[in-house]
Amino acid sequence: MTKDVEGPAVFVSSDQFDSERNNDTCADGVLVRKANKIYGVGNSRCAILEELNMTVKKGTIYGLLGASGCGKTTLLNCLIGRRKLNSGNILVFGYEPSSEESGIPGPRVGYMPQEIALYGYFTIKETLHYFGRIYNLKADFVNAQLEFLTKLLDLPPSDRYVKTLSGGQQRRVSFAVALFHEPELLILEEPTVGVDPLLRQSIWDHLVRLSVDHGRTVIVTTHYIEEARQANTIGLMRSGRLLTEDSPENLLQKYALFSLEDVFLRLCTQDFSNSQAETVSNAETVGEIAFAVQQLSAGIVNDAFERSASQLDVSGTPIPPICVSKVVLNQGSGITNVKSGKIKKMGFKLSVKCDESEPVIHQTCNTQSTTRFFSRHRLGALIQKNFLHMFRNVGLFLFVFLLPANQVILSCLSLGGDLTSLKLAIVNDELDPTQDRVCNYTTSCTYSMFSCRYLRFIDNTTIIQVPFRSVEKALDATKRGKVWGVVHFGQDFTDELMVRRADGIYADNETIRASRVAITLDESNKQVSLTIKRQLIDAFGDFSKDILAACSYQPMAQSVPVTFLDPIYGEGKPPFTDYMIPGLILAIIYFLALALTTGVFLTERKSGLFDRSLVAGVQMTEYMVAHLVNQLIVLVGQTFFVYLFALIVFNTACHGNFALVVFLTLLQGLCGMSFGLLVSVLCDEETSAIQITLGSNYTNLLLAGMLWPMEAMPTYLRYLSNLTPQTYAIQALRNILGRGWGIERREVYMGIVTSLCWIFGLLCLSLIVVRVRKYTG
Ligand SMILES: Nc1ncnc2c1ncn2[C@@H]1O[C@H](COP(=O)(O)OP(=O)(O)OP(=O)(O)O)[C@@H](O)[C@H]1O
Repeated sequence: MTKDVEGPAVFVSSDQFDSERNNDTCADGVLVRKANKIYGVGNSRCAILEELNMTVKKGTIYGLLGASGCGKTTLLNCLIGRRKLNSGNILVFGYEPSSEESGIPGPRVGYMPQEIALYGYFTIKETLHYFGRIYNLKADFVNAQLEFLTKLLDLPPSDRYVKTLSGGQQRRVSFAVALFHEPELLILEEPTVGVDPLLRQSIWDHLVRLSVDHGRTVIVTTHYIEEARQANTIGLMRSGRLLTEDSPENLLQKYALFSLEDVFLRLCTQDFSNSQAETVSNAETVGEIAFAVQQLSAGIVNDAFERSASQLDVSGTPIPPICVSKVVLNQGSGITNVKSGKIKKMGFKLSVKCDESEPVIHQTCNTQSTTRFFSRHRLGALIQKNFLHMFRNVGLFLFVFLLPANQVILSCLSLGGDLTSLKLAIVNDELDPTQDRVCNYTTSCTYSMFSCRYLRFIDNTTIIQVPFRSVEKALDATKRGKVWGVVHFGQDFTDELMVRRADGIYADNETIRASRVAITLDESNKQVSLTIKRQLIDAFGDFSKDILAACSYQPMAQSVPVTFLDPIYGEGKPPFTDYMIPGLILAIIYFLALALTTGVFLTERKSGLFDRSLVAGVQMTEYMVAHLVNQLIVLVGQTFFVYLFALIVFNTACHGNFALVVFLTLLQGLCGMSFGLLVSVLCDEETSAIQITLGSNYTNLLLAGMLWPMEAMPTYLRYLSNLTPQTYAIQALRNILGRGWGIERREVYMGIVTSLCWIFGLLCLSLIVVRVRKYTG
């Protein structure tokens, strides 16, 4: 297979398309009749295409010209099946785009969108091989085409990464992607932008060769109106309508002008004059007429006109009549005349008597290449693409795999640990060195200096005792934030405590007051004050047992008669991390899957890559499955690292079935992925996607009982919290890890069931949104 750019065309088609090309019965090109397309819903509805008719003969080049915003891209998107008309008909090679037998979207069409729509982390070669796999082309063919197109389009070396190319070079690679599989229909949006004149000519020569020698049909939009002279037919479009459709020669002759630019200006002028007259004549009341005239005289006009109004010649020539659709249905022997309207086409094919614009439906021509619902080669290409994306981007790779583990490490180190070094002011009036009242460190049965003996049982790691001379000074230090509180012993603390013990229930108030350990705390920090209180009470229990034991009494005799026996689940003093970790792990896994999916899908959608792949024949389901495979592998990696640190390094308890733990974690990851998919099909902009993801995530964090037990919530909020995708799953994980419960328990299987329901619901909703947006977006 040789390609010669300079010499005569020796363009060789791939075998898979030759059979279709050679089939003479499939002679129709592209036919659009009474096409109406509206964007938006409700008050934001906006008509973009209005009763548009268009006829492109097979094997010709059609130049679609029109000002920015007139609806060219919208029309082309409808031709390739990416959008649906609100009314009217489109037939490409006799079939409605997106119908099962049309092969469009699919390999029959080559599409070059306005955006670059290429993967920056692919080399040029990898780019063509990716689309080659999508189209199921042999590697030899792809390599030969690469060589040929490199010469034709003057492409940089094929091992250059796309992201390192200039804008013009990237556009040429994008053009090569549209051309290289030799489709029957080429739809090219501004292929020659940023291309030098010589190369532009060579591109047009190639398009002419494709149409003349190989019968390919080409629809091309361009802002260089004059280069469209090389097209067989030109369609001049304005405000969603075709003003005219004819060969360049006929147009120049008909209007006796020298350039197509002038023809276009003339037609716009006529159209503008007509719409002026129509606006005024449609106004029914005097007020409306006055308003219409005022608007027109104020220059409120279509932006396409605005751009060229100054150059317009306002002499009038009637607009050529637009063809009206009237189709003849020919099924078996019966022939039926059908007015314009939706044609149900299964098993039928529409052909055009182009001069009469009368489409006729014949029996199906059976050579259409159908795009199968699911194909291994496309799936393989998508999976490979996803992995290349991840492994070529080191930052993303580390972020995705290690962030959850990193979060668990930080959480275990920073959350739920015991507080240390809390400064506490000690004012001990029992001490008086002048009277020989100093702290002794006896452990015998001696009834003296109980204050000192008690203070010895306070854990020095948790509390640092800071001696103060007076209560006033100690309180002042507390107010200034130097200490967390004041512990005060009265002058006769030991004696009064002995009296109180002896008196028992007959102790008077004065004795009780003088024998107390008076504590004043800074309660601004709940965790700190709780820790101090617990330490001081525990210390008193230990002190009391010590004295009783030293005096040969039963140590427990004076303790509070409330005893905590061995716990059924958990440890006596469970670390707070045991509570936090299940929620934390599921939240991180869920959120990262959500963020990753939203990021990947939204970026691909915005850059036009998603549309390009779909036009190449990739199915939405394949896209989702490929992402699912990729996401599952990422999730397995994340789960491994997360539990490695949580269970092995930080000793979080796991009393249940670890397989169940992993399963639930993966399900929550998939749940986040499904929500990410929904966000990415709902949002057009990153900012709105970020708002939804962050907003929903904070709601989850608060409502799903991640940070604080749900028992603390008001009752109505507890019911509401059941509606988050994580509430049941977090409870289930806590029950598996902490209580060792299995799937037979409602608390556990509800976590699995709700996760599955959320995944299913979110995926269905995403598919519905995709379908609805095809009509409204
Ligand atoms: N998804 C959408 N939702 C709402 N309006 C849209 C959408 N896509 C396009 N439009 C609007 O439809 C009109 C036609 O857009 P379209 O992209 O088809 O124009 P165009 O002729 O291709 O313009 P250009 O030459 O600048 O690409 C524009 O006013 C555009 O703002």
